Order: sequence, then structure tokens, then C-alpha cells
Amino acid sequence: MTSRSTFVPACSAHDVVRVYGRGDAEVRALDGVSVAFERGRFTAIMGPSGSGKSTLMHALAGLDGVDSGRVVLHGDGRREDVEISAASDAVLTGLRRDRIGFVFQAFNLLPVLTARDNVLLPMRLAGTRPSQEWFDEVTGRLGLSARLDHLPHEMSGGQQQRVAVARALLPQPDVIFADEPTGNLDSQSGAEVLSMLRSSARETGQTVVMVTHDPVAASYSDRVVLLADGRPAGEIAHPTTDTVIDTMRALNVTGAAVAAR
Ligand SMILES: Nc1ncnc2c1ncn2[C@@H]1O[C@H](COP(=O)(O)OP(=O)(O)OP(=O)(O)O)[C@@H](O)[C@H]1O
Repeated sequence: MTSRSTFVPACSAHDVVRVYGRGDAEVRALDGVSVAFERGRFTAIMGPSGSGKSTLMHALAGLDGVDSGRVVLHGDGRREDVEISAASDAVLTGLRRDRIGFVFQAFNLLPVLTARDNVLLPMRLAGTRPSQEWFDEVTGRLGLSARLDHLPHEMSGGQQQRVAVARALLPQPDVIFADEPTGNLDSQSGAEVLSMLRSSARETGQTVVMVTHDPVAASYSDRVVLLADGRPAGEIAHPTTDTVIDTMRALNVTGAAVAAR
């Protein structure tokens, strides 16, 4: 892992508000959230059910809009900063193709395509292709080299999710958003996928932001950002399963912000 003294953001939210419904049915899913996600780090978003985790991730990824505040995808010198919250649909489509990767709970592989073609599909749609060296490195690291000609139904859930991770990593997006990526996996397969996400951050500087309910999954991250009732509620640096369980318990009991640890 590289040591670094300054926090360089890959994406950030600034006083973001997202309201669903009106009148008595109004829910402030995000109620003034300001948070930044560090480049080259693996960050988990946690909080009680209904605390706004998915809403925040969707806003950061440009999958859903916000009512006020700003969401920014930060450039890196090569690429420009983009205000996601003010971007047109055309710009957002381009960002999702070139600069943002996704890993979902449901693997979302195309059933008629082999692992190789699933992994390559987003780049093919964008009219580009990875170098053979990078393709071999990513699929090798994910343990997929012997599976590349298999169809999804010929692979286990863990292998399918590793294909989905390879597909997200290959274009080297600014940020990969992972939404409960181990929710459909047994603990062994989940551990493999989480190790891959962690090593992609540590070894290749890939920024990963993951929503999870699972303290074990969160313990693979470098930092946990906590939400409660649509507001930031503290964070945990270098989380362990135990510190996450303790902090979540306190959050569920009090619903209040906890001190950064
Ligand atoms: N499309 C919607 N319409 C109305 N309310 C919504 C909508 N989406 C989310 N909400 C509400 O916004 C709040 C935040 O929801 P969100 O899904 O972001 O929470 P979460 O922390 O991801 O929850 P969970 O852990 O249960 O998935 C909840 O009260 C939810 O009911």
C-alpha cells in the first residue's frame, strides 16, 4: 500500500438532500450529506436499514438525481472534475461507460455470453479494448483464466461475481460502486470477492465504494462511512469485524452520531 499524507477525493457529496414523497409521506432519504471518498481506497458505506445508503450510492454514481447539493466525480489530471448532480443524461451515460464501474448483488451477466465476452462487453460497447497484458492480469488475479470460455450457468455464484468484478475493473474506472456484492454468496466465495476488491485498491489504486450490511464485508475496507437517518453518523478507520459490530450496535440503539474512531 502506498503511504500518502493528503486525502485525494475520487468522488464527493456536498450538502446533498434527496426527498421522496410529499406531505405526510415525505421521507428525507438524504438530509444534508457531505462526505468524500478517497482515491485508491476501499470505502464501505454502512448504516441501519433505511438510513440512505443506496440513495447515497445512486446519487454518487449518477443513477439518481438529488434535490439540492452537489455530487462531484473528481478528475485525476488526465480527466476533468464532473458535477454529476448537474450533468445531462448524455454526459451521465458516457461517465457510466468510461469512468464509473458497477458490481451489483445480482451478478447481471449476460447468460448467452462466455465469461470472456461478459468481461469484455462494456469496453466493446465503448469501442475500445484492453491490452492483452491487462486482460490477462485482471482475469488471472481473479482466478478466471481457466473459466473464460464458460457460460454463466456453468459457473458457481462466486465465479460469476468474480466475472462481474473483472468486468468492472477492466476499463480502470475512476470509481467502482459495489452494492452488497457478497449478498448472494456463501462466506467463502464472499471472502474471495472482497479480497479481490481490497487488493484492487491496494495493488492497482482502484477506488472502490461498497454498500453493505455485513460487518465482515466492511472489515475488508480501509474505512467505513456511517449513515443514520439520512445524515453522516461518523466513520471507522481501519475497521475490524468487532469494531463494526460494536459501532453498528451503538448506532442502532441510539440512532445518534458516533465519534470517529
Ligand atoms: N423510490 C422511493 N420512494 C419513496 N421512498 C424511498 C424510495 N427509495 C428509498 N426511499 C426511502 O428512503 C429512505 C432511504 O432508503 P435507502 O434505500 O437509501 O436506505 P438503505 O440504507 O439503503 O436501506 P436498506 O439497508 O434497507 O437497503 C428509506 O426510508 C426508504 O424507504
